[in-house]
Amino acid sequence: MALEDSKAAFLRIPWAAALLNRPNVICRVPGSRQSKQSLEDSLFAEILKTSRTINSCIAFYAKPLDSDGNITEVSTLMTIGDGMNGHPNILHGGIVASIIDEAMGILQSINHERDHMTKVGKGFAHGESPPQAFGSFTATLNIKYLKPVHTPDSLLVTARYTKREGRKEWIHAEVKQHHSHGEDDYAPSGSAVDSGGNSASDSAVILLSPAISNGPAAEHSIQVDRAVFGMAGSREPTVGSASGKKAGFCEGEDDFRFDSADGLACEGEATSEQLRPQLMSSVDTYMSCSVVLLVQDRAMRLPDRPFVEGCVMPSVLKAALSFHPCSRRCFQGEMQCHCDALRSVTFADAQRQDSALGPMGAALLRDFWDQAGAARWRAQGRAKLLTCITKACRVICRPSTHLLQLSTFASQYKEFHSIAFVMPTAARDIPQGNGHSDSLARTVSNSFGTLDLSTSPTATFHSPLSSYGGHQKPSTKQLKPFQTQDVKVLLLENVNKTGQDILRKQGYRVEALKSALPDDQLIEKIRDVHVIGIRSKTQLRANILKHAKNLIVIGCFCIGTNQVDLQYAAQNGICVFNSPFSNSRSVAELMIGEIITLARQLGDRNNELHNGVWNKVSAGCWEVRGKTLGIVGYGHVGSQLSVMAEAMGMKVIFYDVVNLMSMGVASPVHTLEELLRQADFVTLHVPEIPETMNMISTAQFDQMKQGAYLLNASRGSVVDIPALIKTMQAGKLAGAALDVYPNEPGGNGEHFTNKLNDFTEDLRKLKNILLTPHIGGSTEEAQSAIGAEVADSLVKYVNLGTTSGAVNMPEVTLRSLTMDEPNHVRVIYIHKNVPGVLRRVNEILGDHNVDKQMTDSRGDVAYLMADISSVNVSEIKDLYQSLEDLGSRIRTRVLY
Ligand SMILES: NC(=O)C1=CN([C@@H]2O[C@H](COP(=O)(O)OP(=O)(O)OC[C@H]3O[C@@H](n4cnc5c(N)ncnc54)[C@H](O)[C@@H]3O)[C@@H](O)[C@H]2O)C=CC1
Ligand SMILES: O=C(O)C(=O)COP(=O)(O)O
Repeated sequence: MALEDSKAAFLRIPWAAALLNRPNVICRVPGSRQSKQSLEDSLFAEILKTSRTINSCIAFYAKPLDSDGNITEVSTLMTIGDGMNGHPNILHGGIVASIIDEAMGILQSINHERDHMTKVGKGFAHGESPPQAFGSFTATLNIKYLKPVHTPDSLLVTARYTKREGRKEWIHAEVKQHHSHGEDDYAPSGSAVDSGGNSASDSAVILLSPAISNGPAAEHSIQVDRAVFGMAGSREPTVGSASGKKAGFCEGEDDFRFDSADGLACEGEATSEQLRPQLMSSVDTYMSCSVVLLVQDRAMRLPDRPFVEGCVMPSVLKAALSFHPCSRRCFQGEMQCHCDALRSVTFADAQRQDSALGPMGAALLRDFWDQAGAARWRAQGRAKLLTCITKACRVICRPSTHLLQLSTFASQYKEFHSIAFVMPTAARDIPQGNGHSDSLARTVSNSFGTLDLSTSPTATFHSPLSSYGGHQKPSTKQLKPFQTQDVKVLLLENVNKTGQDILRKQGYRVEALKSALPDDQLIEKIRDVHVIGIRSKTQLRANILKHAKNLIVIGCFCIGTNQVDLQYAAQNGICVFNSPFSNSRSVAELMIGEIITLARQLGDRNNELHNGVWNKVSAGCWEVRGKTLGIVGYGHVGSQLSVMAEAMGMKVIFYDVVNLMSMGVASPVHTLEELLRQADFVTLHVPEIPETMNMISTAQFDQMKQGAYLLNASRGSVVDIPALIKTMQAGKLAGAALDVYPNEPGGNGEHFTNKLNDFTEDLRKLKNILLTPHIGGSTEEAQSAIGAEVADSLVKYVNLGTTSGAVNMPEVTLRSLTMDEPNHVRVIYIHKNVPGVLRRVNEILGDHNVDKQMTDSRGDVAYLMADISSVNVSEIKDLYQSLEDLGSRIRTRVLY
């Protein structure tokens, strides 16, 4: 695009022109992130330099004018330029995510400069703003965005962003595309469903707005042509407006407002019955919109409002969905999406909701919310939010690349408290089993079909939902990195057979050993394997990993990942997976057993009788009913334990560094000391991190009650065991249970001596102390579930390059390629997260047709995945080599 054309393109847009002419407007361009005073020069020069839309996204904002340096005005991202496939004005789905990400960077930059200007204003600083340390901002920036206007031949992205405590707190992003172009669009013209890259649409509007109520009344200006939005959970009144031809816009339970002539308007507390007619009247809008994405704010934070906690827009949505053609799927999606929030919904709540759903929805809900179902969902309640989002999008919106992109994008913003509800509405996107092959199906591997819904939320997403046409024949193309029999897998520490079988079924060469290996043997073995599976004993530090030249992925068949140098692995392109909660229940149950065992001194009585000694005593033996259990670390294990302990009549208090919702009537306390002073039993369920090293030592024992008990099933480093021994010898504690130790043997045998840890003999001599060999997670159920979950992650990573659930890499996923795409290859490029890489990569990929692309970063490592078409096998080598030659390269993989 010539400079003049580019300029003209911007100036044709009235609001852009108005902006450009404002004296106090600053323009930023990606990459440079520098303030540019000479607006036009920088703006157009930058556009000229780039050939990809992603690089011609521009942010404007108005310089602060008031003395406080507040930026209260505009931040708008606009992009005009070449689309991915040479179509001007068409934005590749994957690029949308990149642009939004870029927007985040830009807005961070604005924030930074705002701080600097404030300092300048106060005389604390002068000159240009210094280099920025992203991620360290503490101020909250409210940026109102321009009212998006219809800008033909352009794509408009607006983004809102605030930051608090250095974390991305919320983002509102809106993406509009106008006009459908293109011979090679895969989606039907006029549909927003982007089946692979390049369709544009006249109705795709995607709104994410999870924390709209976090501050004083926020403003929305939303122009929609055909879309329905919903938000729930707003506490503070939110001013909303929508305009457009046909639009529905609903806000939280308690503040529905709508200013559109054609739209849906609700005031105050609206019931589903009240809403139904209004929804019916906007049914055209509803049915024709392509995407409805609803995000609930703070679902888990509103304990006084269980109704809200259970559902996104319960009344609105359920009424709406009950007449929507996709409702069955939607309901299922909603259930899945809301496993996180559901835990606080009582069965009675669920039943009450049934009445609003119509017969089909009610039946479905009952399925999910029977007593067992409720327990199951609650058990899974700690499922990571982002996993939910990703999975929900994948299951429900698999035809929509946009949403897949967004799901990953959303996953960056950990502050999303609850779940996106996503609904594709174009019926043709979801074949109804009419023999038409579902070229978009996501069956990635045979191994996933065997998983059952109940063990892990992950599994639910591996198993196609029945309503999703599991009977349809997927024509998914199995990508292969290389001959699968060449994929070498080393499994250590007796990884469960379920996991082994999944890997073997893929044709991988699997060697499974029962125990961990000493370092020298490990180094030898790890040299040529592509995949390694370990449990908690195998230490994979840099000194070992540096020998693993072929290693692409590590599977921790356990929860803890402290045994792996995650950063080193990421920086060397090695992805790490674990199983976040499949053994949590087993650990919690062990704790229950131990609490009673300690209270009744069962360990000692049992030993005595084994030695022939009858010793019937009641002194110092207690019921646990009414006693206080103090849980340190209220995560997956801690919260499970909380529920069970209350069922035994214990009073539960907990301490966690994160503000978490209580289970049952458990109460959070503000400090560890507070917990230690109150608790009769103290259990530790924190990860091994620097902050938790020896977190229970002499000072903490001093704070504990006389005659209290300590239980540790987290990591051996968390308790100062010599100090524990002294405390017990002094008679301060009545008992203790340890499942974990600073040093643990790699295999079974007579290892529990002072050679292992020099305090072992003293420990063994103590009275009423339960010593177990790290068996918290050692149950058949847990090991089998972990085996399946981690093996599946490994297969998906090896075969498809998807990183969902990775603990050290950004989570990136793309739908599978299909048999209709024989000349497609998938390029995976793990690279250093530095400016300019995407441009160079896209230059290389740009010789081919880039079908879809997604990229994301985590710390200083970024992960890019792209499917490109029309590639001859003979070209792959060159492609690979060109990417390898880039300075930013960490690892390149090409799957075909
Ligand atoms: N004994 C065994 O066989 C098993 C041991 N584990 C260990 O238990 C640990 C906990 O497991 P999950 O509950 O699944 O982990 P989780 O990650 O779900 O929960 C850990 C909780 O600890 C909190 N936390 C972190 N630092 C803290 C601090 N300084 N003070 C208070 N709270 C803090 C976190 O905010 C989080 O809520 C794991 O990291 C693992 O090391 C896990 C499974 C089996
Ligand atoms: O899952 C964990 O973190 C555990 O501590 C259990 O480890 P394991 O698989 O029994 O070696």
